Amino acid sequence: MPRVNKICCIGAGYVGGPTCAVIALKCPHIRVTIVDLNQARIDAWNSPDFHLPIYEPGLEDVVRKARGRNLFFSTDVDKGIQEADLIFVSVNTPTKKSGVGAGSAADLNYVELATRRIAAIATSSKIVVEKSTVPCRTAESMRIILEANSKPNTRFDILSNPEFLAEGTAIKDLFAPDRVLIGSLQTSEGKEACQALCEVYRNWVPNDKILTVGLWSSELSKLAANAMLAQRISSINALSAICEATGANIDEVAHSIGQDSRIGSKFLRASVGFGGSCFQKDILNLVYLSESLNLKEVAEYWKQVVTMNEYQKRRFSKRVVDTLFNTITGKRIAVLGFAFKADTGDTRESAAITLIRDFQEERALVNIYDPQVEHSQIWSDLSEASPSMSLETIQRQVSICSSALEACRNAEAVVIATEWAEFKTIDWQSVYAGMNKPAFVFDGRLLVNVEELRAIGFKVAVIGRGERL
Ligand SMILES: NC(=O)c1ccc[n+]([C@@H]2O[C@H](COP(=O)([O-])OP(=O)(O)OC[C@H]3O[C@@H](n4cnc5c(N)ncnc54)[C@H](O)[C@@H]3O)[C@@H](O)[C@H]2O)c1
Ligand SMILES: O=c1ccn([C@@H]2O[C@H](COP(=O)(O)OP(=O)(O)O[C@H]3O[C@H](CO)[C@@H](O)[C@H](O)[C@H]3O)[C@@H](O)[C@H]2O)c(=O)[nH]1
Repeated sequence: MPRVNKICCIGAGYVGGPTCAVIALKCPHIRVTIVDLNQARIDAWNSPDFHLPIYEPGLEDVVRKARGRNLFFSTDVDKGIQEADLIFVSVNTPTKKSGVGAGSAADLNYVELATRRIAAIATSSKIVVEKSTVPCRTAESMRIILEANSKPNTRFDILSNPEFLAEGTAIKDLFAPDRVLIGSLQTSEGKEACQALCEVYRNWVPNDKILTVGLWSSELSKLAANAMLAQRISSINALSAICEATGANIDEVAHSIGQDSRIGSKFLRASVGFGGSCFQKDILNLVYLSESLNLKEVAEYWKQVVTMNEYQKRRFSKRVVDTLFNTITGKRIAVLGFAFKADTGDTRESAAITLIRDFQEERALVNIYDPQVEHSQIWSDLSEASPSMSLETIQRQVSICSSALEACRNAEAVVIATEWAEFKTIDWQSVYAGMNKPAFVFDGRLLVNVEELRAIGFKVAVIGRGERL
C-alpha cells in the first residue's frame, strides 16, 4: 500500500483550507501544502497576525499550531503538485452561468483545469482525490484526462472523498465527523489507494466512521445528503406558511414531529430560507443530472425544494410590506444579519441579499448590521443582486452600521435575517426607544422572546406564527 508522506491541496477556500489544516494538525508526520492561484487568499493564510481569509471558530488555533511546522500555503501550484504523493482537488464548482445546462449544471472548468495541471506537471505516481462536490461520474472524466496525458511510469489513482463540513462548525465537524466517505474503483489498485487515504484519516477518526464505497456512490451520496437536508428545511418552511395561515406555531409543530425517532429533531428550524454556497447549487446539480438521465419526474421532485425556498424568501419580504400598511417607500428598515447563517462571514446565496433587494425595489431605506461580513462583500453582493443599479444609487438607499442598536435607530421595522447569538442579547428596550412608532420586529430566525418584546411595545411577526401582532 502506498504511504502518504506529502499532501498537496489545490484550492485554499472554505473547504481546502480548514480540511487540510486539520489533516496537518492531526498528522504531524505528513507535510501538507495548500496551493491556490489567488495570491491575496494565500497571503491572508500566511499573514503574520493570522488574519485568515475565512472566519471559522477554532480555525485560527489550528493554523497557529501547524503553520510553518508541517502546514504551508503557497501560490506555487506546480511545486505543490510535483512534490506530493496525494493531491486533493478542492476547487470551486459553481452553477454554470452560460452554455449548456446554464442555471443548473455544475461548472467543472476549475476541476478540469486543476486536473490538466496535475497531468502536465506530475512526473511520479499520485493519488488524486476529488474533494470538490461534483456530478456523478466526474472521477471518470478526471481519470481519462490524467491517463491521456500521463508520463511513462506515472500512474494516477482517483478517489472521491466528498466533504460534509458545515460552515460555522467546520473545525468541530472535521475533528469529529459523522463519517468520512471514500469512494474508489473496485480494482486492487483502487482499493489500495483507498486504504492509503483511510490511513491518513485513521490518525484521528475512528475506523467505524470511515466508509469505503464505489466511486459513483460516493459522488452521488454527497449530492444526496445535501438534497435531503435542504428538503427538510423546505418541508418545515412549507409548514410554516400553513402555521401562519391557521394560527398553529411552527416551533411546536417542529418539536412534536421531531420527537419521532424516525424523523429526528435536527434541521427542522423554520427560517427565512436556506442559503449558503452548497444547497441550491447541489440540488440544481442533481436536477440537471436527473434531466440528463431522462428522469423528468425525479428532476421535478428535487427542483421543488429550491422553488419552495424562493417562495419562502418572497413570502417573508411580502409579509414585511403588507404589515407595514402595504408600503415601505421611504421607510427605514434595519436588517440584522447578512451572512447566510451564524458564525460565518460567508454571504453566498444568503437570504438577506434577496430580502434587501426586495426592500430596495419597494424604495425603502435599509440599514444593515452583521458582526462578521466585510463591508466590501455587502456592496459587491448588493450590486450583483441589482445589476441595473449603480453602486452610488444603492449607497443612497442602503447604509452599513457598526452595531444592531445603530442599525435600528429611526427605523420603522427590524428584520432578523441571521441567527447570530449576539442578537439574543440585544437591549430591546433601548432599540424601542430609538425607533419610530409603531415599531415592528420581523423575526425570520425564531430568535426573539416574543412576549418580552410585545411587553415593551413592539409589534412582532415571527416566521411560522400567525397570531395578531
Ligand atoms: N463551502 C462549504 O461549506 C463546502 C462544504 C463541502 C463541500 N464544498 C465543496 O467544495 C468545493 C470547494 O468549495 P469552497 O467553498 O472551498 O470554494 P472556494 O471558492 O472558497 O475555494 C475554491 C478555491 O479554489 C481556487 N482555485 C480554483 N481553480 C484553481 C486552480 N486551477 N488551481 C489552484 N487554485 C484554484 C480558487 O482560487 C478558490 O480560492 C466546492 O465543490 C463545494 O461545493 C463546499
Ligand atoms: O434547520 C435549519 C438548518 C439550516 N438552515 C439554513 O440552511 C442553510 C445551510 O445551513 P448548514 O447546512 O448548517 O450550512 P452549510 O455550510 O451550507 O452546510 C451544508 O452544505 C455543506 C456544503 O456541501 C455540507 O458539507 C454540509 O454538510 C451541509 O450542512 C443556512 O442558511 C441555515 O440557516 C435552516 O434554515 N434551518
